[in-house]
Amino acid sequence: MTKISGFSKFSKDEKIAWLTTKYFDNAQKARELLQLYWNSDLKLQKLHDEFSENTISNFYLPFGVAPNFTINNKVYAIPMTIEESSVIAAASKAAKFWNDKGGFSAKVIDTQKVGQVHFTYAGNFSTLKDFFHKNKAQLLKETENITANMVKRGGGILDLELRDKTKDLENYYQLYCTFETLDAMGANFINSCLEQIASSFKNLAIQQLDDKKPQVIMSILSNYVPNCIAHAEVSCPVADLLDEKEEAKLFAQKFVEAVKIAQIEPYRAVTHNKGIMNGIDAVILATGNDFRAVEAGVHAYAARNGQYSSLTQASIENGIFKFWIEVPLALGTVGGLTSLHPLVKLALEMLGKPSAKELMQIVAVAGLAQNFAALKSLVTTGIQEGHMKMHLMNILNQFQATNSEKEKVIEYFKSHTVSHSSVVKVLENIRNGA
Ligand SMILES: CC(C)(COP(=O)([O-])OP(=O)([O-])OC[C@H]1O[C@@H](n2cnc3c(N)ncnc32)[C@H](O)[C@@H]1OP(=O)([O-])[O-])[C@@H](O)C(=O)NCCC(=O)NCCSC(=O)C[C@@](C)(O)CC(=O)[O-]
Ligand SMILES: NC(=O)C1=CN([C@@H]2O[C@H](COP(=O)(O)OP(=O)(O)OC[C@H]3O[C@@H](n4cnc5c(N)ncnc54)[C@H](O)[C@@H]3O)[C@@H](O)[C@H]2O)C=CC1
Repeated sequence: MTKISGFSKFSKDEKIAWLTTKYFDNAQKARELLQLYWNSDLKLQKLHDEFSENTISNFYLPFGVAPNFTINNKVYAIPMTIEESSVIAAASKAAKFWNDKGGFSAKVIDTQKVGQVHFTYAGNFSTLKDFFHKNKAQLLKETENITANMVKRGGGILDLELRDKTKDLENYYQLYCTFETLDAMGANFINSCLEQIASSFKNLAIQQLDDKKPQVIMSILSNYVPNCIAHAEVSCPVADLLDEKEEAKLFAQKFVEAVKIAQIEPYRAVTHNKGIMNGIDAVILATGNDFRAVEAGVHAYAARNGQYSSLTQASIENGIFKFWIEVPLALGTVGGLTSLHPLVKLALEMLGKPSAKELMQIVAVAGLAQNFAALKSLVTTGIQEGHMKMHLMNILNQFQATNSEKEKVIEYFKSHTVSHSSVVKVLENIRNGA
């Protein structure tokens, strides 16, 4: 292992020279590969270099599109950034399936974000409570420089509460703050407000509290946003689900049962929700949003009742099949990367420059569509048939198949089931002239 001090101060070329000579058998080859992924437009490359730190190259992910999504009677082509085969095909197929059944309907239930100033206090709670209530207006007033523009737009700080958490951790309290950040995800805005509140809180405590002073531990937004929720759903008569009536009935029953299993069985729920996140993450990435924040918040929400469970629900009532999702999504269509990354700008334009609320609905629909496609496959053909059909190209590329080999293998698997070993065998046979 090689250690270095001052690496961050090196130029990009120096970083690459150091790295490739220390860590690679063939430094020249490694450098060439990194350079192969540089953009020839120097300005564009510099933009990407500056998104994060110690950048040495770009890492491509496929940028695709799932067309034909009817959401609240508007038709969208949804941009999706994802490396996994069959996800975009599945979303597209689900979109097409629901098109002639009225499409998807979606709404935003709430948009409240949360942030906390975490602190300890060894004194009397009633003293602290009095101090907080006496100073609450002042604490909020001192954030006005930061919140002025957000307030003008109709957002800002919604409320500030003192929360006693000493039952869970000795001397632990919070200033629990709720926010409306409109079209911004709001992390930076919220953190700036919280740090100001914490600083005012400390100063006022020094002036007004006697011997026992609160000790601020940290001030940070929460990525758990159970009150920032989008709802999406589809429904249709059971008989419309498949061409044949009895098959449609069986399909609907198995589908609802599959969702119920994911509601009560965490092993299944995690995979079920992973399928939902295939759709959600792909749109989050394409629109330059923070997928780590969304992932963390979604999974916490899925466990909100004490056991990890399905994010979707399904029912059959009076012959109507209904399938829906409720999902926490703190998204932005301004701020972050949204106006910086050219492909993110393009993705947002493709969606008709949505507000954050509209984007929440689109993302929830993408998650629901993905889950519909996966469950439809799971309770009928099994997942491998469609997934491996799409994965075929990855296997062929892994074995450096030529175009003519690819054509032959694809033709063969039009009438055979794809598996890794069967692809390898067919390719071997072609190469051996069999
Ligand atoms: C894979 C399909 C769509 C094939 O389905 P198919 O019936 O073979 O597709 P098709 O060739 O008849 O085409 C029908 C439509 O599907 C779409 N489609 C079809 N092929 C393509 C393609 N190449 N590129 C783009 N779109 C495609 C497209 O919309 C197309 O319409 P068209 O464009 O022709 O008018 C289907 O089998 C399916 O939906 N499977 C589910 C796949 C899936 O969920 N993949 C996710 C990865 S597995 C996983 O990670 C999660 C999981 C499954 O574990 C979650 C869970 O357990 O719940
Ligand atoms: N735990 C987490 O999730 C953390 C995430 N982050 C990062 O923070 C970034 C997001 O923070 P933001 O504050 O959203 O971005 P940002 O710092 O780019 O600010 C967006 C700003 O846009 C302005 N704005 C213009 N028009 C607006 C409108 N219509 N509605 C709302 N605001 C409008 C506001 O001044 C707002 O503060 C992401 O890149 C995220 O990865 C940063 C720290 C922690």
